[in-house]
Amino acid sequence: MGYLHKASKTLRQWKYMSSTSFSSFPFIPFTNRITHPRFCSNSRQNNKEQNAIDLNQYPPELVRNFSIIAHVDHGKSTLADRLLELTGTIKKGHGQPQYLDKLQVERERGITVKAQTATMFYKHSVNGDNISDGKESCKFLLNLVDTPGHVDFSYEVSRSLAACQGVLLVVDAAQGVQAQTVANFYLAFESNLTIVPVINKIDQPTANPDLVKAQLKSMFDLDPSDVLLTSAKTGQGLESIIPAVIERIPPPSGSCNSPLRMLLLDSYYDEYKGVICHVAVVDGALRKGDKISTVATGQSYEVFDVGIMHPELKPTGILLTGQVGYVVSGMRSTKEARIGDTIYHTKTAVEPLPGFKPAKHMVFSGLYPADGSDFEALNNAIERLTCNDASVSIAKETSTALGLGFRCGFLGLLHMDVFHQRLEQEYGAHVISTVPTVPYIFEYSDGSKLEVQNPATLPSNPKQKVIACWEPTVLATIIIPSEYVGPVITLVSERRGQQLEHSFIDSQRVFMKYRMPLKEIVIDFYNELKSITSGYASFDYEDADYQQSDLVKLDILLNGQPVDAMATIVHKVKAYRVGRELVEKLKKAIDRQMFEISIQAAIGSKIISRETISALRKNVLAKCYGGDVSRKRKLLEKQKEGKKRMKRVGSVDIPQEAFHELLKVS
Ligand SMILES: Nc1nc2c(ncn2[C@@H]2O[C@H](COP(=O)(O)OP(=O)(O)OP(=O)(O)O)[C@@H](O)[C@H]2O)c(=O)[nH]1
Repeated sequence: MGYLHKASKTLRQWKYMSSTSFSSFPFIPFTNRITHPRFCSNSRQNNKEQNAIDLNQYPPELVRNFSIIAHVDHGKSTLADRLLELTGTIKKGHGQPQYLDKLQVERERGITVKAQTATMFYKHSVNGDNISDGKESCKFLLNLVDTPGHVDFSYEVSRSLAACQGVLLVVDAAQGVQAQTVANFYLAFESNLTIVPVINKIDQPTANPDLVKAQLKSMFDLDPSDVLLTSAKTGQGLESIIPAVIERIPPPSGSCNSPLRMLLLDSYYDEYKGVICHVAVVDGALRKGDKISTVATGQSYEVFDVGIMHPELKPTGILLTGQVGYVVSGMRSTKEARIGDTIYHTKTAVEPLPGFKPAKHMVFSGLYPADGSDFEALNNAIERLTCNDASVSIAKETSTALGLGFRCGFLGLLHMDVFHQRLEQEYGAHVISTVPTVPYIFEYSDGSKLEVQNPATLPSNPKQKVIACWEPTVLATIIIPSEYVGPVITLVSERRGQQLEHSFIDSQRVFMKYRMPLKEIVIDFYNELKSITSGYASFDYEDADYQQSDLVKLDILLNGQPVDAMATIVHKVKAYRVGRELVEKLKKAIDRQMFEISIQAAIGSKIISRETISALRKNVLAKCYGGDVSRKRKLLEKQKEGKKRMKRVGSVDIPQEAFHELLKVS
C-alpha cells in the first residue's frame, strides 16, 4: 500500500511539471488524494474505453512495469493471456492460446523465445490508503512483459527486467521451485526488483501450494502470506494479481523534467514500417516529429510514429517518463538500433544509461547451404533473420568440404535449433550445420593466445605449437527428487563435473550445484538428465570462468582425406570413445558407393578408429522389372536429385544426414 501513499507526492510534481512542460496539461493544486478526473474516475463513471489513448493521463505514479518470470512451462504465457483478457486488452476466447507467443516456432514448440511486452489499463480502487475515500478508482497503465523460461533465452529475461520495477515469480503448484525459478529469482533480486510470488496451476490434482510456499520461504525468504494462489487455466485467484502488482510494485522513478533518455530494449524489422524499436522512457518525453539520436552512432532520425503495444502497435503520438512502447524512425537496419543503447533528443546530449552486458555466445557452429549453389539465398536469409534476432553472431567462412558458409555463435543449442527452424520456415533456407563447438582458448609457444570457434582452424598436430588449452565452464544448478541423486552424480562425473553444493530444498528434493565444462552440457546432457530422472530433473546454468584442460583435435578422414567440417575438439580422455562413435555413425549414414570407402578418426597422424564401407553401386532399378522406360527414368532422376543434396569430399558423396548424425555425439 506504501506506493499508493507515495502517489500523492509524485502526482504533485507531475502536475507541476505538466503545467510547465506540457501545454495540454493544466496545473492542479495538490490535494493529498488522487482525485482529479485527469488521473481518476469515479467508480460509477462510464467504463467504456476511449479509442484514442491519451498517455498524458498516466504520470509515472499511475504506471507499473512488471515481468512474468518462471521455470519452463510453469504457465507464464497462459497467465499473461488471462491478465490481457481481464483488462479487456484482448477478447476472452480469442481462440489463440499464449497470445504473446507470436512466432511460428514458439507456437509449434509451445515455448516462448522472444520476450513480448503488452500495455494494459486497469481501474483500481485506492481505498484504504488515505488517498481516497474509496468512492473513486484510478486508471493505471500496466506494462506486462512475458519472458522465455528456457535457459538459452535468459538473456531476454535479463533485458526485459531492465524496463521493470517488479516481477511476478510464477511457480507451478505441483512441480514447486525448479532450476530456472532459482536463476530467475536471482536475476530479479540482483536487479533490486520487487518480487510478487505466484503459485500457479492450483487446479491440478497433485498441487501442493503449502509445500511450495515452504520452499519459497526456505530458498528465497519469501513470506508465505505474500504468496498469491492462482490457476491460469480456470481463472481461480486471478483477480488478486493486478491489485498486488499495483500495490506492491513501485512506479518507475525517472524524472519528467529531465531531458529525454530512452533505453532501447529490442528492435526488429517490419516490411512496411521499417525498423521498429521497443523502448522504455527513463526520463523526459518523446513526441511524434521529434529528432532523436542514439549514443552508439550519434546519427539523427525523425520520429515518424510512436505508441504502445496494446497488444498490437497502437499509435499514441507521445511516450512519457516510465512508459514502455515502440518508436519508428528512419532507421534502415536493425544494426543502427543496438539493443541496450540510449536514445536522446538530438540537440540535448545526455549521460548514457548503463545498457546491457553483450550477449555471450556459448555455442558455435558452421552453417552451409544444403545445396552449394544457394549461398546467396542463404546469405540473404541470414541477413534478414539476424535483423530480428540480434543475439546471433555471424562471420563468413569457407570449408573445403562444404564450400562457402558462415560461422555462427548462439546462446545455446536450443537457440541454434530455433534459428535453423526459423531460417527454414520463415525464409525457406535449407542448411547443413557442423558439429557445435564451444569457444576454446589455445596458447602457443610464442605467447600468443587464440580463441578457436572452429576446430578446423586448429593445426592438426596441436602438441607441436600449443603449450596450453582452456575451455569454458558453467555453474550448473540441478534440482531433483532425492531418489535420483545416485544416477545424477554418476552422469555428472562422467561429464567431468565438480560438485560445489548439495542441499535439501524440502524433505524430498535436492538442490545440487556443479562446475562443469560447457562442452559437456552442450550436447544431449539435458536429455540424458531427464531420462535418468524420469523427467523430474530441472537444470539451469550460468557461464563461469575458463579452466585449463587437456584438449585434442579429432579429425575425420574419408579415404585418407580430412573433412574439415567434421573436425572436432575433445578432451583427451574422451577422444577414443568419441572417435569410435563418430566413425560408426558415419558408416551407417553414408551409402555404399562404387568403390570402397575408409572412414577414420585421427589425432594428429595417429589413427584411433577405422571403419570400411565396401563397394557397391546402389542400383535403384533393381526392383524395376520389365520395360517401363518412363518409370526407370523417374527413378534415375530421383537418384540424381538425391545426389544433388550430397556433399562430395574427394570422390565420396556424403548425405546431409551424415552431418546431422554427428551432432548427436558428445
Ligand atoms: N492445469 C493447469 N495447466 C496450466 C495452467 N497454466 C498453464 N497451464 C498449462 O501449462 C502448459 C505451459 O503453459 P505456458 O503458459 O506455455 O508456460 P510458459 O511458462 O509460458 O512456458 P515457456 O514460455 O516455454 O517457458 C500449457 O499446456 C498450459 O495450458 C494452470 O493454471 N493449470
